[in-house]
Parts: sequence; structure tokens; C-alpha cells
Amino acid sequence: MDARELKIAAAKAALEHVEDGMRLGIGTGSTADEFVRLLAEKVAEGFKVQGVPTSERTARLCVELGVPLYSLDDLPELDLTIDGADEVDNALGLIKGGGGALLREKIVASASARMIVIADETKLVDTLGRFPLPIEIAPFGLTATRMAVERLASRLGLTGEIVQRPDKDGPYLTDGGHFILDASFGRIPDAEALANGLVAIPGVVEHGLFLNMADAAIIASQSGARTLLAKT
Ligand SMILES: O=C(CO)[C@H](O)[C@H](O)COP(=O)(O)O
Repeated sequence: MDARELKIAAAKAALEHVEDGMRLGIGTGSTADEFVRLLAEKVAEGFKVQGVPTSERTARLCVELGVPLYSLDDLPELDLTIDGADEVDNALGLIKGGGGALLREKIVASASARMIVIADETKLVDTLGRFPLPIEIAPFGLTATRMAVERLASRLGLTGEIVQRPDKDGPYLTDGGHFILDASFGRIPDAEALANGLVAIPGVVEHGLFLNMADAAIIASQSGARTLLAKT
């Protein structure tokens, strides 16, 4: 299987968890896109879901393929969210936000009774941090916020570059109009301490550490898709 086929395999396995009539959070990224394509085929056959997208990108794809969409204000309580991830550790801690949708992804996942992550095995890690951690920040006070993040990192013994994510014609802007800092820490031994420290910085809108949120991860590899369950 090539990289795309692995994403499709994970998405297909996730679709088995979607029941007729569900209120569904729909993630962002290339793996989530594959899920949307498969879901759209089922919808075309008469399957009913009410989708809440986690980004404008996902919303566009859903509209294009005929997946019925609602806002989170229409449906503030969801049955299930299916989303991708940039990294998954053994405890199903995640790094997300490579696609810039971390804020809406976290809000939607938090409003869901269950979250299932879909990924290929290259995303599995022993310790989070190989993938640069996205940190969404308010444009106002960018430098002060970045310095506060650097001080926090240094207190926690984390080293590595923190760079502002660029786009084609300037800084990358999220769907919410915020900037993203990508922090290349390499390894984050205490993700919880970092998460707590980041949310305490006023200019930080959200960060890409999703801890104790995923209920299951469907991991695709050459030998098929296997499901890892969160320990309860
Ligand atoms: O968090 C995300 C977007 O904000 C994505 O889920 C993450 O970047 C994985 O994307 P892909 O499936 O393309 O590897």
C-alpha cells in the first residue's frame, strides 16, 4: 500500500464506527479528506449523518461531495469525531495542527462523546515532540507571546527552534485569523506540564497537544488497520 492507500485503509476502518443518524465531527487533513470521500459515498446511498466540520477546508470538501453540514452551534453535542493526527503516542496523546486547524479540531473533539483518530503507522511515537508542536496565538503581542513561550520552554528544559508558520504571501493565518508558532522541541517528556503552561499564557489561543482526548486510534500499516484503545 502506498501512503494514500494507508490513509484510505484507516478511514475505511473508522467509517465502520459511524452509525446512521449520528452527529459527527469531521476532522481536517489528507487522512480526514479520505474519510470525507468514503462518508460521501455512503451518504449518496442514503446513509444519514449530520456533520460538523473542523475547518473551512473540510467544509468545502463536504459541500462539494454532498455531506450535510451544520455548525457546532446548531449541534453543540456530537456523538463522534473522526480526525487525523500528526503524532500519536502509546497513551493516545496527540500532536495536531499540522494543517492549522487545531483550535476548531479541539473544540469539536471536546464537544464529542468520542474521538477516533485515523493515521498511518509513521505517526506513532514513543514520546511526543518529533513533529513541531503547533501553537496558535493571537496576532496582537506576537513577540511578547513568543518570548513567554520561550521562557516556558526553557523552564521545562525544552530546546529547539520556535518559528512563526509562513504562508505564500506572509504569515499563515488560521480560520480564526490567528498566527501559528511551530515549536521543534524534538521530545516532550512532560507534555501535560507543557500543555498547562501554554494555556496559562494569555496570547496563546490553543496548542496542538491533545491529551486524554482520543478514545481510540486506528493505525494503518502494510498488514492492515489496527485499533489502539485509550486506557481507562
Ligand atoms: O491536525 C491536523 C490538521 O490541523 C491534521 O489532522 C494533521 O495535520 C494530520 O494531517 P494528515 O492526515 O494530512 O497527515
